[in-house]
Amino acid sequence: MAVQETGVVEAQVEKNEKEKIPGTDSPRGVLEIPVTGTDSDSSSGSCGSSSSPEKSTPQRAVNRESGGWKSMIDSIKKKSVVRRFSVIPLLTNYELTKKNLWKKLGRLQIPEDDDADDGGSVPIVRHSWKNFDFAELAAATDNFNSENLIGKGGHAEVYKGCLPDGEVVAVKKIIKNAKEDEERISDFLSELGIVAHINHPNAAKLIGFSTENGFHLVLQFLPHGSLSSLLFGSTECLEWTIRYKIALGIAEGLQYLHHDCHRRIIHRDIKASNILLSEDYEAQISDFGLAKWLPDNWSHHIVFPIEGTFGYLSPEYFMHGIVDEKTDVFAFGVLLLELITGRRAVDSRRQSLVIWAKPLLQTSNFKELVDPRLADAYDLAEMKRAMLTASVCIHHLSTMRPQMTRVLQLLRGEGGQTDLKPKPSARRTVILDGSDEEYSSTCYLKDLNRHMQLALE
Ligand SMILES: Nc1ncnc2c1ncn2[C@@H]1O[C@H](COP(=O)(O)OP(=O)(O)OP(=O)(O)O)[C@@H](O)[C@H]1O
Repeated sequence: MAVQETGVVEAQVEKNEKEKIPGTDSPRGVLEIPVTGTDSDSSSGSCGSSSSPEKSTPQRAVNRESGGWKSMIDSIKKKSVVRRFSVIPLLTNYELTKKNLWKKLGRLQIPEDDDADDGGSVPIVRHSWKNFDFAELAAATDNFNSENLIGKGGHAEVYKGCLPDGEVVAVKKIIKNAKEDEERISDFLSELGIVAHINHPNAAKLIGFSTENGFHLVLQFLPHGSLSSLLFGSTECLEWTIRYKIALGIAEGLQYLHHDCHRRIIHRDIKASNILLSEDYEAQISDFGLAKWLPDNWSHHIVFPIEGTFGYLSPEYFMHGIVDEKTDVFAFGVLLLELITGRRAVDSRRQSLVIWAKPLLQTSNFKELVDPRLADAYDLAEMKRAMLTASVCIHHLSTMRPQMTRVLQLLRGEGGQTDLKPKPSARRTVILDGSDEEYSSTCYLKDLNRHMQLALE
């Protein structure tokens, strides 16, 4: 998909990108935290707090991790044909020395709190990650038996497994596809770097990893699988109370990633197949393969190539590659529409849910919008709030979309619903061809149609 260069983007980012200001290299994962200080610099990459973390020296910490990061990095280094840190993208000009790697990986360690961090010489390790041997994963999954295959995406096969202590896990095996080894390694490190830092009930939980015979993430197993299979792949109708609970869970997870996490994390691929469901239908945001973190002093990030899933892509992203929190807000709006209507983001006739739903939302056409399988079995107030929230989240102008904190309030019916007009944003992302206002909803729908045809041809 081509990126048009006509959009005027915020000066700060252009400046950073032109001048390559230290500390503003565009990061993809937490492992890619640009080095701004000396070798003793050690700002933490933590997003959450681990349970009762212990202080230890880096060496002690690694030993406790059954092989730990050192063996992972050593094995990655062996696999990589390059000896430079460029295996982790955008950190070119940076030698892949053991010392530097230690520093980067030190940032995967979770401090008790920021104040307790003494500047990095004493990083603190979360206990629970494990560096698995391949044999352990093979035993857990019965040699990656196809009967244990529970999911397959563009980049990975996911197997159900059982560890010797009885814990049921999901083993995500990164598959070889068109990507070069180097790119797969960096994708893996990027996903690992992010997933290892997040700590929230509505986001994926990392149990461990393995870099033997390929790359593997070991994650908590979610018994109900993906929202996609539940909503679209089952003959049973998913009841509204569950749909509403799922919507709230995803919104809370996104609020955490965008605002409450130590780093601003943009997921970039929010969609029904990336939402997993626990026994009691608690939603977990999974698949951080495309996720990016944004430094605080960046308004947004410009990416190429544009990756993600058609039907969920915001206009400023699919037209200009602009990524910020509002990218996820838009996708969340589409997901809400899927929950309300029971229709896919893009259906088998290649019709966009957003294009179909927009006029119906404007006229509050419940009869047409609400999933017919629900009949009248839904709470009207919740449904109204979900529709209102969806309609503001899918606004074609990113500045008109609310932040996730406000999205949650809208969904819960808190904070009044009168101030839907956006406040001037500190992080104004996109100015399209001179004026936001000139870029009307009609233009957007035309663009969307055009891009859809191009993408699906
Ligand atoms: N922890 C888990 N528990 C249960 N099922 C899971 C788990 N993780 C993944 N799956 C299943 O595997 C599928 C593929 O996983 P995932 O989305 O992580 O793969 P991917 O190749 O990165 O996907 P994509 O093509 O979106 O990049 C999911 O849609 C889900 O059905």
